[in-house]
Amino acid sequence: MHLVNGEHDSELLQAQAHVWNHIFSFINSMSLKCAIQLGIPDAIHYHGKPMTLNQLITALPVHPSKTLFVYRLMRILTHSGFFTLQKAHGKKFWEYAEKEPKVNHLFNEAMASDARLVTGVVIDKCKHVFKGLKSLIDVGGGTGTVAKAIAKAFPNLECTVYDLPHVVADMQSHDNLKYAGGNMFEAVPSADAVLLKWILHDWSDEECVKILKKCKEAITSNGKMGKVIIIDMLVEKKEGNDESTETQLYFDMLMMVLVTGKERDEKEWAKLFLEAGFTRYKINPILGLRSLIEVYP
Ligand SMILES: C[S@@+](CC[C@H](N)C(=O)[O-])C[C@H]1O[C@@H](n2cnc3c(N)ncnc32)[C@H](O)[C@@H]1O
Ligand SMILES: O=c1cc(-c2ccc(O)cc2)oc2c(O)c(O)ccc12
Repeated sequence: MHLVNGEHDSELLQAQAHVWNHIFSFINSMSLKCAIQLGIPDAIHYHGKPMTLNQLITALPVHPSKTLFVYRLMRILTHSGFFTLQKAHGKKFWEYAEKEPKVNHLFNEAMASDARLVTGVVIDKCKHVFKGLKSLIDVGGGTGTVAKAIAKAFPNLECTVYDLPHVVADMQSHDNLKYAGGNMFEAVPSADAVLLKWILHDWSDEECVKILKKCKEAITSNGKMGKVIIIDMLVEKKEGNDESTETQLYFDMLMMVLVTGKERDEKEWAKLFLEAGFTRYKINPILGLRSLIEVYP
């Protein structure tokens, strides 16, 4: 039996968002602290009337390479009601995880815990996504919770978990589940499909295009026409104080501070796909805040 099924899916996913909002609620106060240290309230006050984001950025002591972050900081502070709209790190995190076994273990456990919840729903609601596939690479698949469940549900599908060598070092391959260590910026093993769950939100647009191009090579080598399956957030602008929007804003800040990533709306996703050489995509909005997106060459 899956952890979630039928009518309970949306209730559980909603509860997950609620818990996340409690876990990450400190981001509200940290964002406010950051705004005060940058002098944002003073800058707006001295301006004397509503100001555009560009005017605000010009008034702040912010390095030009960081100006885009101000937009995201203002977005969460607007959402939390401190401002109103004026009808208005590369690899460091992963290197840290590699050097600190406790952090590595804790992080992989957090990922595995989410993966258990999500995979049940994906296998239940999106069987068609895996139909006809002979091989699948779970790029950045961590310790393999997702791939293990998919391999069990589809015994004729060869599943490979591909992650950094220190993540998969102690993992044992068995039956139709294999582990391989490597760097997705250098190469992605060939397969009918590549799964990217919670990968692209860790990376900037330029980095995502590089990863997607490697995935495209993997699914089109030897004349194949496979697909990339993405599980990630799709930011939607909803009116009011919607709890899901709040969670997405927290995650967006988390990605900005911890790694070099961001949460993206559909337009931003489509731009990445196009730049990486893909021609079409299909969004399956089955996972509450997140969606399963099939992307085709
Ligand atoms: C946010 S976790 C997602 C884990 C898993 N896909 C899930 O959703 O449970 C990102 C994963 O990407 C892996 N990763 C980071 N940089 C990588 C690289 N250059 N090549 C391969 N995997 C990488 C990390 O080790 C980590 O397991
Ligand atoms: O640092 C994180 C933390 C999480 C996280 C923590 C607790 C949960 O119940 C779920 C997720 O997720 C992250 C993530 O997806 C990522 O790509 C980088 C960092 C983190």
